[in-house]
Amino acid sequence: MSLYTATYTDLYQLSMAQVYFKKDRHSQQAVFDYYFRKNPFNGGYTIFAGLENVLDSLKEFRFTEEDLDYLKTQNFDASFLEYLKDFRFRGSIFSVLEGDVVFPNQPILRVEASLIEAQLIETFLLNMLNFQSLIATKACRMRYIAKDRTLLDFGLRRAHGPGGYYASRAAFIGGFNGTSNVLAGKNFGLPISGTMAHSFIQSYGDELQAFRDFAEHRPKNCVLLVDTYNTLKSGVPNAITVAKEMEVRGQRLLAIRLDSGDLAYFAKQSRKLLDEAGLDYVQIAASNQLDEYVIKSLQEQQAPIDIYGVGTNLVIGKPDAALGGVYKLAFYDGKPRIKISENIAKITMPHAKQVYRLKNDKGEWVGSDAIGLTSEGSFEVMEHPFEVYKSMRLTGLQREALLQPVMEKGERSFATKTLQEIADYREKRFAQLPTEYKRFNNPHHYKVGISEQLKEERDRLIKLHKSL
Ligand SMILES: Nc1ncnc2c1ncn2[C@@H]1O[C@H](COP(=O)(O)OP(=O)(O)OP(=O)(O)O)[C@@H](O)[C@H]1O
Ligand SMILES: O=P(O)(O)OC[C@H]1O[C@H](OP(=O)(O)OP(=O)(O)O)[C@H](O)[C@@H]1O
Ligand SMILES: O=C(O)c1cccnc1
Repeated sequence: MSLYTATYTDLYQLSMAQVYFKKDRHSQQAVFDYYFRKNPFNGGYTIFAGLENVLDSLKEFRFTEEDLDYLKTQNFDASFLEYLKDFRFRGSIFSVLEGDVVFPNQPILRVEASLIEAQLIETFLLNMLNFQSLIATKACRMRYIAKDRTLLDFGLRRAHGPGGYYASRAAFIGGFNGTSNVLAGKNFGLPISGTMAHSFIQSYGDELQAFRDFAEHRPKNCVLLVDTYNTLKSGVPNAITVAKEMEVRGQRLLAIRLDSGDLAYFAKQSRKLLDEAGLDYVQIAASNQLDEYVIKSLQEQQAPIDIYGVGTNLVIGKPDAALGGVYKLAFYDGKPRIKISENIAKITMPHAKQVYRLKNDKGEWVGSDAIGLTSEGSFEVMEHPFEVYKSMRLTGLQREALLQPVMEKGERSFATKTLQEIADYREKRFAQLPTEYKRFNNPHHYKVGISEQLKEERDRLIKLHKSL
């Protein structure tokens, strides 16, 4: 499913586009970079997600008759609206592949298109990439700490409106095993799974009968929620009774779910009761405001929890709630462009650029990426972007160019990836990131440097603008 209409944008994009058109500035070529300045969650990395949806939707990115009728009521010029009738994105996109591990202040995606086309896709592109990258990163943090336990997304009810749809997709990329979100399952090919709510048991009053009826009609992957009345005195014993009845029918209860109280204590006690009843195959699921820190604590307490169901904290990207990715002009009409700022970290990088992941002779990541101009050949020294005396020789290191052509002249230039392929790629790339960047507290800082030529160009433009 893609968002077909080009009015999924901010008004200022259209206001600027109209001026570009009227002043005949719209068709000159421009280069924009997508990047962010800080990893979410005070972490050491970010997982890049949302690219497939961007490429999919750009094919359909157009103004409908109704869009144009609406814009007419907003005082847009008739000749501009006429132009928008045939508006299509016919530019090129170079991007890091979806699922890769990325870092602050490096271009993750580069758009090369006419100024008006590059401008009009900005809001949609940021909306898609910022949100999914945030959620994929949150999910990856939980996957890292949960090791081989099952992680399920239960977040749709707590998500920021329809954002929950894409959150489920991003969670899978980040390492979740499945989702309770049926629409995301249907449209993205995600495994769906789920248990039961307290209301089901409450509606019976009789917990045992509720479990029996549920097991009768959903014997496959059946999970019984055991904390409605009294977890250890009624929930678990009733689940054991039903599990035994299922055995007689040649079926197996998959799991029980704990949703309140001290999850480590209840998991340990429940495990004991299940094992004593000969039900060591029945797994234990837990939910209730989980996040990577609670999961870490539960793992440290050796809570015998096999399945974690995570809602709110995953799908709203708590506590960050947004990734501040930006989209900045780097080149237009044959000239490099720069944005100056009092805050040196906010000065943009001019020109079309490539990013290289640096590896040792064994192909292992060394903890640095280097940004160079696409127009320059191989460079041997990487400079710190802001600090004068910090630089690193690149001699002997392998370089992997991260920005790949993914769209050329409005057409996709690489095959559609399934979500499973993207998730597998995330797993493979994340495995290559050394552990010091993965810890939650004070993760190691991954270095992103720039070539001497890029630095000279940036500093030349800063001086040029200061002298004006
Ligand atoms: N053993 C544990 N170690 C660490 N955190 C836990 C443990 N057990 C539960 N938690 C987490 O502590 C938080 C609060 O748990 P608490 O039992 O107070 O839940 P609650 O929402 O008040 O639920 P209820 O009143 O339904 O028991 C939740 O995020 C929960 O996941
Ligand atoms: O805590 P979260 O990480 O957001 O996970 C989702 C929560 O949503 C459900 O509770 P809810 O009270 O909405 O419904 P229920 O009656 O099914 O428990 C579920 O039982 C989880 O506790
Ligand atoms: O299937 C579940 O157990 C579930 C689904 C959504 C939210 N909470 C729980």
